[in-house]
Amino acid sequence: SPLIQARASNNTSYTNSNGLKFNHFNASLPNVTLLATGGTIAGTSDDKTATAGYESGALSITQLLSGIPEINNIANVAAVQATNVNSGDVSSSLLLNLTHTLQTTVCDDPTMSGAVITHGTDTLEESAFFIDATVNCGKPIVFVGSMRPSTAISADGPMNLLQGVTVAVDEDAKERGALVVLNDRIVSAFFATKTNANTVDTFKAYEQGSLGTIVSNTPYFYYPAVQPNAKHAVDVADVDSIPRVDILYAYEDMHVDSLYSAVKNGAQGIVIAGEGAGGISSDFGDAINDVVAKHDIPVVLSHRTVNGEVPTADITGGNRKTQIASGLFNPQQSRILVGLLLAEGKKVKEIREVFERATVA
Ligand SMILES: NC(=O)C[C@H](N)C(=O)O
Repeated sequence: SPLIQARASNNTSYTNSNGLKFNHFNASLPNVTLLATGGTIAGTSDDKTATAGYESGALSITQLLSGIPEINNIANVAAVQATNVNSGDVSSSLLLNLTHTLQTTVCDDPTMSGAVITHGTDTLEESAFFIDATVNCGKPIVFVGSMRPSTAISADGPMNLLQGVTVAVDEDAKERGALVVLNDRIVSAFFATKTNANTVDTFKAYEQGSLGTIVSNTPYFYYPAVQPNAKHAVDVADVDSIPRVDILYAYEDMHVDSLYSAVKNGAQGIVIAGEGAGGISSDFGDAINDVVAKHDIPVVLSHRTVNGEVPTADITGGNRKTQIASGLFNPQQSRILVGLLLAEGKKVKEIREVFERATVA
């Protein structure tokens, strides 16, 4: 509307008490911290038709924002370039930094409404699950990414970023945990997974569905705010590193060497992407019993299928008592959760109890 445009043109820059710099500041708009980490949303290619073989994390967040002036009508955005990488290079130490930054610049600052994190989509679900567990002040923390680089015809990044900022300042987005916003969908970070390696319509919570949708930049939530039953919030204020947890993929002829070498190389927890609902060979099951007896580490059985869950009943029989069923968590979510629980100082028994809250039977 003309009124909104008039407001945006009054913008001046402003630096707040946490040192966050707003390039366009309008006192009548809500404030958002934007932490940029790279990915395809910041990717470029010389070829406008390329949706593969482009460079991830090539544009700065300032360059990205300059192409979406509409954001200045929605919120004052303080953009921080946390890193600029392909998401395969995101580490737990970066995630701890993001958590600490979000705590001080968003949660503890009453002038901030929420946050947006731009992220490569490949590992976005891991980072979103981590932040969902570790940042819990009720303000919206919204992950966005894109599947097409910024230079592509019909690049999806600009609209996703605009929608992410809009959701981050939406009253209805509060108290829902971290959110993933891509392709007009709002999905709970706790359940979101990348379902397709290439298409723009990729982030979904298969069984739980999305929380809402966005049309003409207006978010609509289907239900009132609620948090998942199985959620375990973790306080990492005093944590400075996350213990190593390895994921092992199960298959016919899987060799027990992979388990022994993971432990020998320093893994303090193991997650297995099991066959079906946590299936493994009997040899591998014996090796797990051996490793748990010697090292007392958590071994979580998850599933290599895209969907589904591992019920406790499937792995408590006979000689499988040393293992923990992943319940609703896929291998990558299970790995994040085990790492956070170990960082909290939890022992195998307590880790099992957290996972049991996510198991149906
Ligand atoms: N669509 C993407 O963002 C993929 C990219 N390789 C990344 O995860 O950084």
